[in-house]
Amino acid sequence: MKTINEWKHIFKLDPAKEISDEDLDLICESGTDAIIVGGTDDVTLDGVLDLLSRIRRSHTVPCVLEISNEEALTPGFDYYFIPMVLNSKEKKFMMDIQHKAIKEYIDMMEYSEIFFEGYCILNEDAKAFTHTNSYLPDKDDVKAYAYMAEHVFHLPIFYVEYSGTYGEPELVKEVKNELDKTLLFYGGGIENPEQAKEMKEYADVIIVGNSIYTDIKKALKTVEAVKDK
Ligand SMILES: CC(C)=CCC/C(C)=C/CC/C(C)=C/CC/C(C)=C/CC/C(C)=C/CC/C(C)=C/CC/C(C)=C/COP(=O)(O)OP(=O)(O)O
Ligand SMILES: O=P(O)(O)OC[C@@H](O)CO
Ligand SMILES: [Mg+2]
Repeated sequence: MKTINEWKHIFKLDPAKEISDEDLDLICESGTDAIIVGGTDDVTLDGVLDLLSRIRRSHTVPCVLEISNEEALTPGFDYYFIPMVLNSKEKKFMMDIQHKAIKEYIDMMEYSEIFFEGYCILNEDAKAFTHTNSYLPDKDDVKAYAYMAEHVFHLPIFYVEYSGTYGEPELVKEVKNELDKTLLFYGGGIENPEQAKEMKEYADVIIVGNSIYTDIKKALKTVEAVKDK
C-alpha cells in the first residue's frame, strides 16, 4: 500500500449524498489513491457507516474519515483526517473542538492513522466557510498560514479548500513554494482532466468531490490525468 506521501489523487464522498452501487464501484476501482468520506452538513453516523460498509464489501482502496462532527466518528477506517481551520474567526474551529475531542478519545488515538489538516477555506459560498465563520484571506495571508502550518504547527497537510468552485492555480503555485515537508492538498471545482492536471502541477494531492455527483464520467478521467504528474 502506498504511503500518504505518495498519494496524488483522492475522491471525496459526501455521506449526505446518494450514490448508486455502480457509481461507487467505479470510484473505488478508478485507480484513485484513496477515498475520503466527509462533508460539512448532515453528516450522520448512519451515512458514514453505510458508505464505509459498501466500500469495504468489495474494495481495498484506502478509506479515510475526515471528521466534521463527533457523532459520526466510528472505528474501521484506515486513516482519520482532522481539520483545523486556520482562517476561521473563531478559535473553536482551529483548536477547541479538537482539544475537547482529544481529551475524550486520547486512549483510542493511534497516531500513525491520524493526520491533522491545516485548512484554509477560500470560497465564501462554501458551506464549510459559513459553518466555520471564516474570513477571506488575501494571497499573503494564505502564504503565511502555509508557513505556520509547516513551521509553527508542523502539520502533515495544508489544505487549500475552494469547495464548490475552481480556484486560482497561481495562488496554489505560490503556496507550494512556502512548503517543504507539509503536503499541499488542493480541493475545489475540479471537473475535468485539464483542471486536474493544472492543479496537480503545484499541489501534491488533488481532491475531487462534487463532480462525482454531477458528471461521473468526467470525474473518473481526473485520475489518469494526474498519474504521471
Ligand atoms: C471512536 C474512534 C474511532 C476514535 C479513534 C480516534 C480518533 C480518530 C479520534 C479523533 C479525535 C478528534 C480530535 C476528533 C475531532 C473532532 C472534530 C469534530 C473536529 C472538527 C473539525 C472541523 C473544524 C470541522 C468543520 C467543517 C470542515 C472544515 C469540514 C471539512 C470537510 C469539508 C470542507 C467539506 C466540504 O464541504 P461540503 O460539505 O462538500 O460542501 P458542499 O456540500 O457545499 O459541497
Ligand atoms: O467538491 P469539490 O468542489 O470538488 O471540492 C472537493 C473538496 O475539496 C471538498 O472538501
Ligand atoms: Mg461537497
